[in-house]
Amino acid sequence: MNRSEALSIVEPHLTKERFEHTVRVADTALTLAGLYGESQKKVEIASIFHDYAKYRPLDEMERWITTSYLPKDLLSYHHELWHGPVGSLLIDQEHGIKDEEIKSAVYCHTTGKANMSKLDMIVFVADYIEPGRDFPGLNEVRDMAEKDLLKTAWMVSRNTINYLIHKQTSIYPDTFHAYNDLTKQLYGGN
Ligand SMILES: Nc1ncnc2c1ncn2[C@@H]1O[C@H](COP(=O)(O)OP(=O)(O)O)[C@@H](O)[C@H]1O
Repeated sequence: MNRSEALSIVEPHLTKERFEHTVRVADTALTLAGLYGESQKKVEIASIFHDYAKYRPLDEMERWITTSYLPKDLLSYHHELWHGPVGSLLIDQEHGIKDEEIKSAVYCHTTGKANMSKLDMIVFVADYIEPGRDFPGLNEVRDMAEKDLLKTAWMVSRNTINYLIHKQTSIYPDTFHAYNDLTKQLYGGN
């Protein structure tokens, strides 16, 4: 599947704004792939499909979570978190994308997780820093993305946790797992 085939598959599933976001995430992710030596092909497909399930009806996503191998604890957290895991399942079922590395990057693009691969981190970071985003502290993250991918993924997980604490919302544990794992890799300790 090439870039234009992938884009034409996802476009009908997204709003115009979300499709434009997807194209920017793909371009950002490809730049990171060049900087950090990751497969352009995998990065392209994972980033183009990252929001594939974003607009599925909630009852359909709930059904997929209930009836598949996906973790049931997702249902106890905000439904905004469901589209990554459900998307990783649907790109396989509906488009035969079986590459586990690509499915993993789609799965964890919102929350991160422990032991993220380079591909996981690239999509996780690209979704956060793409040029359409604008929030406090973003320039610091964008600067770091040119220097150190691990440190950038750490900043994204740290900022997300801080933001959610500030909003007084519950936090799906995968983001803590990402933060803890990246902290140990960067700074050592237990
Ligand atoms: N671990 C988490 N627990 C709860 N909410 C989270 C977690 N990680 C991210 N979020 C929130 O989920 C929402 C959806 O994130 P995302 O998929 O990046 O959507 P968008 O691309 O629309 O910003 C954001 O508001 C984000 O802050």
